[in-house]
Amino acid sequence: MGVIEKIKDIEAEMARTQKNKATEYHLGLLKAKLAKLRTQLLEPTGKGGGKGEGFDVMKSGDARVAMVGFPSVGKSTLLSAMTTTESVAASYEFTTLTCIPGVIHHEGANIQLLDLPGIIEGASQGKGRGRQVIAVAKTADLILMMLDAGKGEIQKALLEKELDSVGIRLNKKPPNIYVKIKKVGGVKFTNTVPLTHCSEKLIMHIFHEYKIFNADVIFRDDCTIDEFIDVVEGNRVYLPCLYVYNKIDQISIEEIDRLARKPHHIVISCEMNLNMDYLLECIWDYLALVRIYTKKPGNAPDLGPEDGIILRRGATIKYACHALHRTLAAQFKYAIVWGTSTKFSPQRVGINHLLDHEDVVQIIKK
Ligand SMILES: Nc1nc2c(ncn2[C@@H]2O[C@H](COP(=O)(O)OP(=O)(O)OP(=O)(O)O)[C@@H](O)[C@H]2O)c(=O)[nH]1
Ligand SMILES: [K+]
Ligand SMILES: [Mg+2]
Repeated sequence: MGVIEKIKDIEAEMARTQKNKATEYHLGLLKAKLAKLRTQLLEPTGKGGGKGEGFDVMKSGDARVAMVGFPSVGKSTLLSAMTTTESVAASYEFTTLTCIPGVIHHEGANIQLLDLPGIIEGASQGKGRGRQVIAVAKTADLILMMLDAGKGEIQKALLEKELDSVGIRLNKKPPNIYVKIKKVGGVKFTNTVPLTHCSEKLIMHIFHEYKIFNADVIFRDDCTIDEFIDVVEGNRVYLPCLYVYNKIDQISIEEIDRLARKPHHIVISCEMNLNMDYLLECIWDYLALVRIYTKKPGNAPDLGPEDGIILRRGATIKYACHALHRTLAAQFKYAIVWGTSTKFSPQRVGINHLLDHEDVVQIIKK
């Protein structure tokens, strides 16, 4: 029996099995079996795996954004609208067959935007070019899930299921569970909060399925058994996602309003050029990039359109040093910062000072 049939069998068994106290362990076990099979399916040696022709696009720029969506939702139209790259758009499905990169220039950053073939239900099991698309999506810093506003939320639910089944978790933090596999000593289980979804017994049961007999486990949150399996599998990808509803020129104002109010949702029309500036703002915000300007002693800061360095939110002066020059951090004495990250402007700070977007930094060497 092939892996896909095995997955189907387990899914059918899970659907048949009533959820209650008596079946809890059996269902947990099935979930673990399912997770293992899906991992197997995604291994590069597996049937239909590998990168695929036209999909190994080099990462470039400061961040990568990948568009995933059903055919003909307007992915290529969006790429052509936001970048100087032209990607063929047409009214028939599967117009795009490979990965097409473009570059968005914004706030001095180069953001790589990837147009991809449309994916459909069953993509994770190799339908269409689904596996290749998903492999590229996993390498992105942000997913733009492109949806047809006229088709409601059906597309969203189907795609979320596809991505979830290959270990892509959208807008979620990694579960706060510590697992360390050991050679001896048995399983040591600790929970720092009361657990309402899992018990020590259930966790032992799952470990058994993975043939793990020695490990330290600390639950720091009231996590579910699915989250525990995610941590044990260890290959999950946690990505921010914007749900982009395109073609709002075709739906009512009430429906636009309803969609736009949901979390992580944004409504646009590529063709009518509606809300495109806001989409760019959201992309920037979700990528969590910051632009830091530098200033040489005695000179005015360099504030030109191409100036500055691009870092991630949460970056300190140390990161800025590394981005500027390999040896700068070692020679660092102190820095002077103008901007919103300090109480006074300018202010003298140390190497671990947290930077804000648009701060100006002057580094003083030893
Ligand atoms: N009404 C309307 N049509 C749009 C809009 N954006 C794109 N379209 C049309 O939708 C059709 C599909 O657009 P594409 O850009 O080819 O869609 P795609 O998602 O790249 O499609 P595949 O490559 O086949 O997956 C084209 O006929 C576009 O002109 C929009 O905002 N409003
Ligand atoms: K199309
Ligand atoms: Mg296309």
